[in-house]
Amino acid sequence: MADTRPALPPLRDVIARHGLAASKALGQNFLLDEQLLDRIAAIPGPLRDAPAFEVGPGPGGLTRAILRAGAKLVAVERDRRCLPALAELEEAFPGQLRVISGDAMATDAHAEAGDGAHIIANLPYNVGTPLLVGWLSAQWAPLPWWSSLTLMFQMEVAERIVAKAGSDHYGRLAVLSQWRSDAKIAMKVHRSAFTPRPR
Ligand SMILES: C[S@@+](CC[C@H](N)C(=O)[O-])C[C@H]1O[C@@H](n2cnc3c(N)ncnc32)[C@H](O)[C@@H]1O
Repeated sequence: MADTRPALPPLRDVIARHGLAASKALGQNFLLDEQLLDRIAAIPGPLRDAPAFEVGPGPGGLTRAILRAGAKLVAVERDRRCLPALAELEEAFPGQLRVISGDAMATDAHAEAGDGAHIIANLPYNVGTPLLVGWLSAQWAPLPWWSSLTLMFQMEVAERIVAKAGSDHYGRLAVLSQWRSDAKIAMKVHRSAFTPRPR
């Protein structure tokens, strides 16, 4: 069957054209390998016409993969420099993407993305844990309003989320995550996949 998905420029070109030099303060480590991004977007299962919510689309790598999977996506990005690149994706996937310019910490994901949304994000390291705690707690809406959480963290945070009782990493985050969800490490991504490469 012919591939009817829009042809998009390589992410490296998007970053260069829009001057998106990574900001450490905003926790920016971009993923550029489209095959890897498609594998991440496949983790929640079929997304065709499903509501989805992404934090920190940045230049739009994971965003493209979620859109290619057919989701109806709301994405919130704090870095205004990324907005023109994301506007190009809004055009390439008509009616599928709505970008919110703002802080995910102050965004009501339930109100924006709706019941049953799949939350998918390569999270900025500085707000990843508080965002997870918010989605797992009854902070925004009766639980669980979301269908799934597919979230990329640094390995040490992922280990704290899935830690078993009695292990060194076991604590509040493990208790909350495992109470509210069936928490698993779905995939490990080597630091060499990120631009810039994190320490
Ligand atoms: C680790 S990068 C991921 C970028 C892109 N999704 C990817 O996978 O290549 C984190 C993104 O979150 C954005 N960000 C940081 N803090 C944020 C916040 N409080 N609210 C929304 N976006 C934020 C950054 O600007 C950056 O684009």
